[in-house]
Amino acid sequence: MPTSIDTASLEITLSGVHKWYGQYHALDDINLSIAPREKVVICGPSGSGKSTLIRCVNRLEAHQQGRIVVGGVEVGEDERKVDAIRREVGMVFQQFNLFPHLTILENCILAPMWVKRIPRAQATEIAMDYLNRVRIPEQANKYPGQLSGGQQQRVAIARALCMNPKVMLFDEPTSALDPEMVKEVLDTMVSLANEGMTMVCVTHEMGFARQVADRVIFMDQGRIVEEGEPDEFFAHPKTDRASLFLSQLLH
Ligand SMILES: Nc1ncnc2c1ncn2[C@@H]1O[C@H](COP(=O)(O)OP(=O)(O)OP(=O)(O)O)[C@@H](O)[C@H]1O
Repeated sequence: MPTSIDTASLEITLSGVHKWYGQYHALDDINLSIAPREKVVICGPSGSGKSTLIRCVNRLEAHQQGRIVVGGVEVGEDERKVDAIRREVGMVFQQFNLFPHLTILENCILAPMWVKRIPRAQATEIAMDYLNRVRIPEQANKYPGQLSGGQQQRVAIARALCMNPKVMLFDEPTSALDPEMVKEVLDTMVSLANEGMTMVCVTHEMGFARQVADRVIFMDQGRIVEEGEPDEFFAHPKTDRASLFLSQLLH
């Protein structure tokens, strides 16, 4: 199996994936293929395994059984392969995870300089371009603590994009934000989707799912219980569990 990623047609495939935390069966036989440029939204009740699933894709969590292949490279114990995958797969977390002691610009140029060996001047140019695109170039020399939550999350998105990823994973990117800041982050994600980025988003933002998702995946108790196009899933959920979840979300 290769260590270099086929970025032109980067596909993500999970086959028969299982994950246990001790005795707890967190992922139970996950089978899923995500095509290049596809937008997938994963939803489901708390504790259903959504975060675990996307964290296994870039080996922030290790699965114990089954296969995960990203752009032709298998996710496993080989660190060179994991590094190759992480270079192509950006991730944005609920809690932003910016370095508090570095400025916004320094947060954005760190990985391109140290991981991709891009010279500082070029990394700065790339970072300023992305900070412009998320509409906060004027914050470049501030520290994360001086920004609102919505601004910090847009920095986190810009920082991930500075690595020129082929796929972006989002783990509940708006759930730590005040309501008035959710829209600015979702708008950034929508424009990214419109540019053709392959995206896997764990979110309960159903408006976003309707607007951009090609497919919604519903998880419960570590399993994919249901999947389908957003309009169909929201209007006619096939399982009682999905119906119950959606009705709770609406009330
Ligand atoms: N590091 C860990 N050690 C032990 N158990 C864990 C760990 N991480 C997650 N779990 C458990 O695995 C299950 C799935 O967690 P996960 O975070 O993937 O769910 P989730 O669907 O993303 O939930 P939420 O919507 O609340 O974030 C939960 O029961 C959780 O308590």
